Amino acid sequence: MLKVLVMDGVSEEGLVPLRREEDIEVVIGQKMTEDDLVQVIPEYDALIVRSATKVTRRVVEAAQNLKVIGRAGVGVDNIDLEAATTRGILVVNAPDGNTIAATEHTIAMMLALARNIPQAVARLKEGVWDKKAFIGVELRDKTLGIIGLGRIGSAVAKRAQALEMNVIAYDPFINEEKAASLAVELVALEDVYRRSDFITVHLPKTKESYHMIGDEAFALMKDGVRIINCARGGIIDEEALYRALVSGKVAGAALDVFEKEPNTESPLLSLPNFIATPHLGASTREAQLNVAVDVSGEIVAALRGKLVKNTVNIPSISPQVLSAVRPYLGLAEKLGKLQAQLVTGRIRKIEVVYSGELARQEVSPLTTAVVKGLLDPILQETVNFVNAPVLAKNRGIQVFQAVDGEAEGYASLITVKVYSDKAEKSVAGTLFGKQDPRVVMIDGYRIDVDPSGHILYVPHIDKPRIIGPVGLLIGKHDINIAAMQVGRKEIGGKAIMMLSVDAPVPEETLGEIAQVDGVLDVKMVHL
Ligand SMILES: NC(=O)C1=CN([C@@H]2O[C@H](COP(=O)(O)OP(=O)(O)OC[C@H]3O[C@@H](n4cnc5c(N)ncnc54)[C@H](O)[C@@H]3O)[C@@H](O)[C@H]2O)C=CC1
Ligand SMILES: O=C(O)CCC(=O)C(=O)O
Repeated sequence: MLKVLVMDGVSEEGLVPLRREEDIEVVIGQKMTEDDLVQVIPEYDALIVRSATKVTRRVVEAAQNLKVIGRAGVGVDNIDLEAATTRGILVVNAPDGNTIAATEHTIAMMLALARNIPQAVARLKEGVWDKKAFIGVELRDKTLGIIGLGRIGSAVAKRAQALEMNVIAYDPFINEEKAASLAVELVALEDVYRRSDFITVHLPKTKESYHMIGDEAFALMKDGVRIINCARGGIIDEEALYRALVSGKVAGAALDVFEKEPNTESPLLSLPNFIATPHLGASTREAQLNVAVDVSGEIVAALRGKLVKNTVNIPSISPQVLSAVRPYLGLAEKLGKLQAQLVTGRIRKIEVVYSGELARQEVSPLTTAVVKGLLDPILQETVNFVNAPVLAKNRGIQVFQAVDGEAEGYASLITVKVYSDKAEKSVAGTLFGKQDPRVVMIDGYRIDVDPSGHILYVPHIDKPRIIGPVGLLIGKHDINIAAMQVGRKEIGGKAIMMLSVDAPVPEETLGEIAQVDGVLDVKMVHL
């Protein structure tokens, strides 16, 4: 029997696709602490959550049979994607089923804000018939600025146009044609701030969007602007919002989501021009049924090794195909990360060459993993397996994949070549014993380095009195050297030294190492 744990009150009605499978047992879980989940997770093959259950690294690492994690909804910020990817566990979501619910909630919040409906209801229930205190504004002819013109942003745009609003939007990842088809004017972020009477955000919480609306953004906005967030807590800096609401810069704000949830303590809740709902955007019967049906279908497909549509962390290929390359995903990502920190200049081209046994596999997920690893340290935004190829393309980076039978004596080898406007660099890695990642070559120099933790990379001239002085300089700062590798091609030629250290070597020491006679360069790499 395959076992699926369903958390967070996912709609029972929507679990039909799972329940009709005879060899799948569905277990409805009650609210659990992280420790409880760590205890029970080893027995499950699949896990379904909404937003309450946090699928942390500890939970993922405790899982022994887990093949897929399903999110009955859109946002996967409660799931440690990196941990899941490293373990080769698919993460799938149900992005379409709650679009209308979240859209209608946004429109409801905008109207409630404009007409002070929650405040007026509360006053009436206190027994006060107060008409003067609640003069509102109309939406017609007002400008609505949408940040994030994806599924929900687009649906909000349509409805706002029906209310005769002028709609402008900022979304760096959509093109002019899509905006034109929606009759929405695509503008710069600053213009959304400067021109809008109402601003609504519909984007994921990423490194880039975290606190994107703070003091600086508020300063650019019109006096009396009204703000809505039915996307993710943390996109708006709540302390800055508090200040802007108190000063009157922002006339009103409506939040469905908070940086910390559940939240009944926020100082915002004491302000008369602030309204909120407890993350109800997706809470309609229709949406909950839709997302449960969608995610259940995806879980069945994933467990049966069939094609899965909405994978978040790994390209949408069948788990059978994936299982052949799964052990190499972590290595591929590390090779990309290593290249990001070694190469200098603007990256133009990435070439990933697969040799040995890997040359016979479907390796495109590994190429995506390399690109993800390479872009992650460079870009501010979250790079995942879905957006990595698009982000590379948008930045003018060409990605090529090739196979080559010759694996330099290893069972399989992944070689990542990066071409920048200044240099060309090649790193290669393999797995020892099927799961132990190793970097075995840098620019043709043979080494054997565990790609984890802090590594000092020191190309130098192969001659005496280099390794000793470098070691002494590191020791001077009480930093322990865990392992050391030197690779050279010929005596007295160029060589490279890789030192795994227990702590990052300070900048000042890196400068001292660079001064050692014969040292050509020095870089601190964090993997
Ligand atoms: N309150 C609730 O219960 C619900 C909240 N949500 C949340 O709403 C948000 C939007 O969901 P969807 O429209 O389905 O997602 P989507 O993926 O269709 O759209 C997101 C859009 O944001 C854009 N974007 C990403 N980073 C951006 C940035 N830095 N600046 C501007 N735009 C950026 C993307 O290009 C994309 O077009 C998500 O955060 C989701 O988790 C979704 C459903 C229910
Ligand atoms: O499941 C829920 O109630 C929240 C939905 C949500 O926030 C999402 O789909 O991103």
